[in-house]
Amino acid sequence: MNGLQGDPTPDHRVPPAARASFEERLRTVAREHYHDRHPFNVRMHEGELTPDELRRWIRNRFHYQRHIPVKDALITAKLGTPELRRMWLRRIRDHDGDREGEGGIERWLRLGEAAGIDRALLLDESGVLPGVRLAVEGYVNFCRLRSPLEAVAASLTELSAPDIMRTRIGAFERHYPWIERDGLTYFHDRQGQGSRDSKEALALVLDGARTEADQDRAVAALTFKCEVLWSLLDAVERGGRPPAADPAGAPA
Ligand SMILES: O=C(O)c1cc(C(=O)O)c2c(n1)C(=O)C(=O)c1cc(C(=O)O)[nH]c1-2
Repeated sequence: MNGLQGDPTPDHRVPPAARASFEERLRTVAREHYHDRHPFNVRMHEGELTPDELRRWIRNRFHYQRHIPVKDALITAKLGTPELRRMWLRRIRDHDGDREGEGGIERWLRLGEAAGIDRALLLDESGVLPGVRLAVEGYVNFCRLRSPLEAVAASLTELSAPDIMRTRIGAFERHYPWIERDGLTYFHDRQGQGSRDSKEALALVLDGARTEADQDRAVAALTFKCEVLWSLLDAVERGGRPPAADPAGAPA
């Protein structure tokens, strides 16, 4: 079944052998452009971040986390079959939970508390840096405006996510013992969710990209997403203070 694309004209159809090289192109981008190589993540994994830097990362990454189900709702609305929508709805439930007090967003709030950040501070977003806001908005709008194939391909950074979760858990346990262990549940849970999600999304993209032009668009989408994650960390690394809130009310 192919839920992402219409049928191509026969002369544009990609031969089966090209599927393997397409998969390799995607895996190469997900490996070589991934944010595990960003200097901020390298310092995190080597235990070199100060408590303030780690807290800045947790506060700013929360802005990304809370927008994941928003972009997944935009993708769900583009999917053409009940089977595909059920599959993608599960991602929203992973983050939002089935009831109050459950789900990935709640677990990220607990990570914040384990690192000494009040949940009210995370929720009010006062620590979110402008570059982080832009990166997240870029990703959400990409999923809003592009084809389902490109939006699903952009999620394939998750091919590399389980590895970075493993590295991060080890680094937090070894180097940042002041963060309570209970706070790491988010990362533990994402290992299984990320490998399941990326496996499903990869199959959809491999089936859905029926022409060379589709394949190029999918690779470009994944490259863009790597840049989103990279830009987010650039902003966190630079730090600084977010602009003071506009008393008249800045856009949310
Ligand atoms: O901490 C990370 O390094 C990291 C990376 C990614 C990713 O690779 O996109 C995601 C997550 N975490 C994550 O927690 C998450 O829920 C998630 C969803 C998605 C996505 O694009 O659908 N990526 C990621």
